Amino acid sequence: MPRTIAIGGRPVGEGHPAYVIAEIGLNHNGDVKIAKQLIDAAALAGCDAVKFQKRTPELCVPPEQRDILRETPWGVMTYMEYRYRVEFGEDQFAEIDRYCKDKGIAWFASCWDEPSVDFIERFDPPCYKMASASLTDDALFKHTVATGKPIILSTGMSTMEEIEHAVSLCNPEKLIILHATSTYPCKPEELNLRVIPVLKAKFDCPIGYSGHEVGLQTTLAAVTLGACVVERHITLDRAMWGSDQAASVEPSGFSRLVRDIRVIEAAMGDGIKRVYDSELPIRKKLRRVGNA
Ligand SMILES: C=C(OP(=O)(O)O)C(=O)O
Repeated sequence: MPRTIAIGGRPVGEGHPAYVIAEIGLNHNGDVKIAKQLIDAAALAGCDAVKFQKRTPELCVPPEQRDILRETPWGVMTYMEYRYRVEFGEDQFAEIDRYCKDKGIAWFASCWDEPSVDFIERFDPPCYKMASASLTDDALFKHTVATGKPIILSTGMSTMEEIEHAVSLCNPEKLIILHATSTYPCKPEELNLRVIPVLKAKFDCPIGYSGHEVGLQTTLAAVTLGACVVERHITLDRAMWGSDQAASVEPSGFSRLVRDIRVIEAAMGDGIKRVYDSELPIRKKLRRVGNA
């Protein structure tokens, strides 16, 4: 029996409803009011969790990119100034923590450096996400594993060997692996959803999907192929300013996504061929032979 992992008491794995994560990421554009609207939308859609990103800009922005000027909704600023502008601090995360608790929705973050893990750990999240970009960052991995929390590992832009190495650093009882392709938006031809069953056969842990495509059909296909976790970016409006907005899903789309995931889960059944009682009258009416 494949492993089940509890995230904040909610079992995740085969045989359980897919754990749906609305990735807020940086789509709040540094504004807690927008973050709260996104949390509202995720809760209304029936998502299990919202997710944020946390970085220490001076550790995550390479020196050669720091002074590059950038047009932003707040005027022209350096890339470093922009990174600080969109980064939530203690007060904002405390407000988000309270808000999510009120709404009854879990929250956690991908932490892109060690001090960010220590920062988020103060809020006692139910798990951590390791972004695809961090998959080869052994020091960050070990630091995150040391929290003892489950880890959701995304595998975009990674080779199977890199994934195997990252998995070797984890406690297998607390690991979920997400298939992903790291392009924004991702073309259907590069989603390679058949990797999901390959990961399921290879690793003894729940396998999920982190999608950056346009539309919902392919995410639903990922669930059909057995994804136990689904993560999509959420936005108030795909036309909003910000690099992830266009590859995100708006609130009405998120509601349809969760609704349709639940329909697919109900429809997948157990694979045992049977005649349903509800079929018997039709069988009696339509079969010429075999109705004795
Ligand atoms: C970028 C992230 O995730 P993914 O690699 O799944 O897109 C993230 O969680 O911060």
